Amino acid sequence: MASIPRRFTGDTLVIASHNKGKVREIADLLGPYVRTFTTAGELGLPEPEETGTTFIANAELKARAAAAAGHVAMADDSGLVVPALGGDPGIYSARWAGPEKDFAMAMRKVEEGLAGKTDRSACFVCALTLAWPDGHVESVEGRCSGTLVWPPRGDKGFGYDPMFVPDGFDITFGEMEPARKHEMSHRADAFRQLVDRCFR
Ligand SMILES: O=P(O)(O)OP(=O)(O)OP(=O)(O)OC[C@H]1O[C@@H](n2cnc3c(O)ncnc32)[C@H](O)[C@@H]1O
Ligand SMILES: [Mg+2]
Repeated sequence: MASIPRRFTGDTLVIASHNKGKVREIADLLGPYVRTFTTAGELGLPEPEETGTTFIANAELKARAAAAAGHVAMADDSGLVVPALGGDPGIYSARWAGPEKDFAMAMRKVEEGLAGKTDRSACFVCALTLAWPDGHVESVEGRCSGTLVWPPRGDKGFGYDPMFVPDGFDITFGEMEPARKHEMSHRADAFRQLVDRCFR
C-alpha cells in the first residue's frame, strides 16, 4: 500500500545544491510555495560525495545531508542521458566537466562520442528529494526528451543546455527564455510532481 506523502508546512527551505544555475531555477519554480530560501552554500554545509548509482539515490543523499543541519532540505540530482553513449554522461554529468566545471569541454566530449552515430537523441533527467531532519524523504523524477546539436548555441542556460534542443522546438535550452524552459524542462516535470505531493 502506498504511504501518504508528507507535506511541507514550514517557512524555510534549504536548497541543498552548490550549482548556481540550479539554485536559480529551483527558487523560481518553488517561489509561490515557500516563504524563505537558503542554500547549503550559505549555511556553510559541505558538498557530500555523490556515491549513489541512480539520480534518486544521489538526490536523497544530498537532501539528507543538508537536512541533518535541522531544516527541511531539497536536493536536485540531474543530468543528460544519451542512449548512443550507453546512458552517459548520466549521473556523471557534473563530473564530466571536471573540477573546473568546464562544460564547453564536457559538451565536446559528448559530441566526440557521437561521431559516426546516427542516433542523436538525449534526455535530461531531474530527481528531486525533499528531506526532513527526522530522516523522512519524498522523491520524484522528471524527464525531458530532445536532440543534441553541434555547435552549441545560446548562453541563457547552464551546463549542457547549449547543445540540447527539446522535442517540438528548433532552439536549444541555451537560446530559450528561462520562463519558457521552466514550463517544460525535466526540472519543471519533477517540480509538478513534487508540488502535487508535498506543497499543495
Ligand atoms: O550536486 P549539486 O551541488 O546540486 O550541483 P551539481 O552541478 O554537481 O549537480 P549534479 O550533481 O546534479 O550534476 C548535474 C549536472 O547535469 C547538468 N544539468 C542538470 N540540469 C541541467 C539543465 O537544466 N541544463 C543543463 N545542464 C543540466 C549540469 O551540468 C549539472 O552540473
Ligand atoms: Mg553534484
